[in-house]
Amino acid sequence: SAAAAGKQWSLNDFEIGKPLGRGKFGAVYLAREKSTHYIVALKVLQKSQLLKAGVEHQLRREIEIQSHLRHVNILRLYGYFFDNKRIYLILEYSPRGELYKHLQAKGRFGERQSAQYILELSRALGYCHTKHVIHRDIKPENLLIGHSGELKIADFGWSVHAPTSRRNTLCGTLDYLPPEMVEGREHDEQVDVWSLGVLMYEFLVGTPPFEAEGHSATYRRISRVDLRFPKGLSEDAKDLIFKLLQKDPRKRMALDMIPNHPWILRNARGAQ
Ligand SMILES: Cn1ncc2ncnc(NCCc3cnc(NC(=O)Nc4cccc(C(F)(F)F)c4)s3)c21
Repeated sequence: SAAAAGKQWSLNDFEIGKPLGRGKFGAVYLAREKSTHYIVALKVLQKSQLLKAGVEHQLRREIEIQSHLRHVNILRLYGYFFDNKRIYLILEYSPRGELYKHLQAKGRFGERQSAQYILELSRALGYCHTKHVIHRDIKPENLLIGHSGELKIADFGWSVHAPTSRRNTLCGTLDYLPPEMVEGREHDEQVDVWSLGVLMYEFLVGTPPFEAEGHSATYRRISRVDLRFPKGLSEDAKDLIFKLLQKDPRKRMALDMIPNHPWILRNARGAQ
């Protein structure tokens, strides 16, 4: 709310509940704002670790970018505060937790669940792109599920305004990155369209398309778009994945065309 945005928050305003998850830079807790009993998620980041990793500018950018985004499929960042050792992010609480845990538990999602998530993701990313915001880190670990089962994109720690070229070294998995990013070239909003294709494949198959042993093997498979479909994928699913995983960013399917694709129309509710 507007009031929340302006107010100076402190830890004393919250009762801290159970841990919701652990990240590289800190943990997330369920929390309740004392005066309103409003439930939030509180991410606690250690200043020393952020400084050591040289990512404090990315955090400032995340807070700036997130404060202007309002969409049902984007997790809200209501505000932040800090004390001498830590920075706290006041986040929308997503009751059904992390999508990757549901994917791990089920192995893979059916066509209807996958199409619903891809449709919601295309709407959230389309909204970001109208503001020239690219997320750049779309992967199952950064997706949460709301109380009605709706998908929420979280963690804009790698988001930027397009176009851009990366300065920080990539760490973690390359699986969701497009050729232009793994090759260190300039990139724009189309990187998120590529990641959507990687996610769609992983939702339906259970593993990302270019998975390999080690960075260099994964790099090679991404750069060559070494895409192999297992048996059992429907033709229209393969068609949409192929249209998203194009090496040339200009050839990738436009996000606003996704709701009209036959696979989405056949499987997702709410597609026009
Ligand atoms: C697990 N879980 N279960 C339910 C639930 N409900 C809400 N949230 C959860 N989890 C938190 C999800 C996040 C949202 N935004 C984030 N943002 C971030 O972590 N930013 C960030 C961190 C470290 C460094 C940098 C920097 F500097 F590199 F930019 C940026 S994390 C929940």
